[in-house]
Amino acid sequence: MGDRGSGAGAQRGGGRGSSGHPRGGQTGAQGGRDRHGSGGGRGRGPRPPRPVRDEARNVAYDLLRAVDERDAYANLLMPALLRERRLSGRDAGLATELAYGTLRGLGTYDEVIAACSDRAPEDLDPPLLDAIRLGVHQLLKTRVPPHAAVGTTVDLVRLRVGTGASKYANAVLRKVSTRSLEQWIPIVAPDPVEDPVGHLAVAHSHPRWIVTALRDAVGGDFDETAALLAADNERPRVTLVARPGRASVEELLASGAQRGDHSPYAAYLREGDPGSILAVAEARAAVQDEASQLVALALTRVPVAGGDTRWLDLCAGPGGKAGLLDAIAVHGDQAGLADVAALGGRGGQAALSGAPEERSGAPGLPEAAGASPEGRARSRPSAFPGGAHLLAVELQYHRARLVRQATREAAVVTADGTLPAWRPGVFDRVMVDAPCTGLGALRRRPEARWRRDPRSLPDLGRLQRDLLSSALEAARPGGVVAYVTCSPHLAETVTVVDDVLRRRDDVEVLDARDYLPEVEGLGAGPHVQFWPHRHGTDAMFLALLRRR
Ligand SMILES: C[S@@+](CC[C@H](N)C(=O)[O-])C[C@H]1O[C@@H](n2cnc3c(N)ncnc32)[C@H](O)[C@@H]1O
Repeated sequence: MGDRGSGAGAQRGGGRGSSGHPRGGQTGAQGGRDRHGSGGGRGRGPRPPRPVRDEARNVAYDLLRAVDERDAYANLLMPALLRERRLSGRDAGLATELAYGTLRGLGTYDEVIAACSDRAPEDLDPPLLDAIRLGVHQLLKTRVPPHAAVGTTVDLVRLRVGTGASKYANAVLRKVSTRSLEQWIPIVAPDPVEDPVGHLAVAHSHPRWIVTALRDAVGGDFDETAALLAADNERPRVTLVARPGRASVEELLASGAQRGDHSPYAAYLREGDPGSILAVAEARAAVQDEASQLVALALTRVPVAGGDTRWLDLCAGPGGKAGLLDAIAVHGDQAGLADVAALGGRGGQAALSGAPEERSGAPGLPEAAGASPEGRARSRPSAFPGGAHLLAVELQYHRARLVRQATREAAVVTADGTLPAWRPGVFDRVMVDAPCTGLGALRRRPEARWRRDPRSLPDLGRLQRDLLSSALEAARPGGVVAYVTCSPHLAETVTVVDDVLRRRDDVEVLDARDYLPEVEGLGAGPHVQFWPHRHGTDAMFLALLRRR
C-alpha cells in the first residue's frame, strides 16, 4: 500500500491489453466472498448494526455488474432498471450519476485503488472491485460527504458481497478519502513530461490508444487534448430536434426546452423525460445531437444544378439523420426558408447553383454577413425548398424498423449499401454516415471507451471506403455526397476520404464549413470537425463531395 503507486500505476495505465479495458480478470477470490465470507467477523465483539439498503446505490451497482458480466449497454439498461425498481426524481438522478460517473472514471479510480490496497484491482473479486469503484467515485468526484460515501459502500458490500469483504472495502476507502482527486493524480499518474499520453490516460480516465488518437485528431496539442478528454467525462446535455414541417422549435420551447446554440432545429432539455413531450412521443421531434442535425442540414444546403428530387441515406439506422432528411426533403428547410423570406425572398435554393464562393455577390444571394475567425466569408447558405424523396438503406432489419419509426415519407429498405440495388448515378444527394469506432460519442455511452478496440479499425476502414465509394457511384454528376462519422479518428475521417478520392478523378471536394456558417471553430477545412469541448456536441466529422 505504498503512497506512490506511480510505478505499478504507470504500468497499468499504459498496458491494459489492446482494448485498454482496465477491468480485472475473473480469477482471485481474494477480497470477495470466498475469502471474506459472509460469516467473517462473527463471534468477535458486538455485531455491527444491520446494513441499510440504499436503493439508488444498489441500482448503480447492479448496472456496473451488468456491464461487467453481460456486456450490457449502460444507457439502454439504466432506464429499465429505474422503472423496475420504481426510482424516479432525485433517486433516479443519483443512481444514474453514480453508475455513469463510475464507468467513466474507473481508469483513474483503479489507479487510486491500487495505491490504497495491497492487491492490484485486477486481483480483486469483480463484484467487490465494482463496489469499491462506486465508493471511490463518490469520494473523489461527488459532493457526497466522505462518511456517507464510505458508510453506504460498506453497507452495500456487506449486503451484496460479504461481511469480510466489507471490512476490506472500508480499509481501502478510508485511505482513498485522505486525499482529493487533484491530490491523487500526481501520485498515481505517470509524469506529464516523461509520458504525457500516459498522464492524460490516467488523469482523464481514457485508454491510452484513444488518448493518442484524439491527440492526433486535434493536431497534437496536449492542452486541447486534455480539454477534449475532460469534456468526454461530462454528462452530455439532452438535445432535441424539431423535424421541420412536423414540429417547431417553438413547440419544444413551450414544453420547457431552451433554444439550441447552433442548429435552427435544436432545443436543449435541461430536465425531464424527453418521451413525455408530445412531439417526441409522436416522432415529430426526437433526441438528436446538434452536430448530427447540422451535418444532415449541411448536405441539404449545398446547391445542386438541375433536378433535386432523389435523396439517399446509405447507412440510415437507427434513423436520426434520416428523420431530419426525410422532413427537409418533403417540407423543405423551414428555418432556412424563413430566413430567406425575412431577407425579402432572395437566396432560395431553387434559384441557385454553384459553390458559395462562386455565388458570392451574385444576384439573389445575400451579401456575405462577415468573416469568421478562420477568415472564411460567411454568407447564408441556401435553403432547400422541399419536394424531394428519401430512400433510406440499412443493413440490419431491426435498425431499419427504427428508421421507419423516425421517418414518414421515406422508402426504407433493409439492404447492403455496398451492393446497390439501384442504378448508378441517379441520386441528387447522398448521406453516408458510416459505421465507426464511435470515439466521438464517448460522453454518451459511459462504458464505451473500455469496450472499443483499435483492432476493429482495419475492418471498419475497409467498410467505410466501400460505403463511400458506393455513395459516390450512386450520386449523379453534379450531385453531392456527405461522408460522416461519429469519430474524429484520422484513420476513419480524412484518411478514408483521401484514399477513396485518390482512385477517382470525378469528385470535387467542397469546403464543408461554407455550409455551416453559423458555427465557429470547425477546423482548417475543407472538412468539418465538431468537438465536445468546443461545440458541446459529439465529435462528428463531415466531408462534402460533389460528383463531376
Ligand atoms: C453510424 S450508424 C448510422 C447512424 C444513422 N445515420 C443515424 O443518424 O441515426 C451506421 C449504420 O450503418 C449500418 N450499416 C453497416 N454496414 C452497412 C452496410 N453495408 N450497408 C448499409 N448499412 C450498413 C449499421 O447497421 C448502422 O446502423
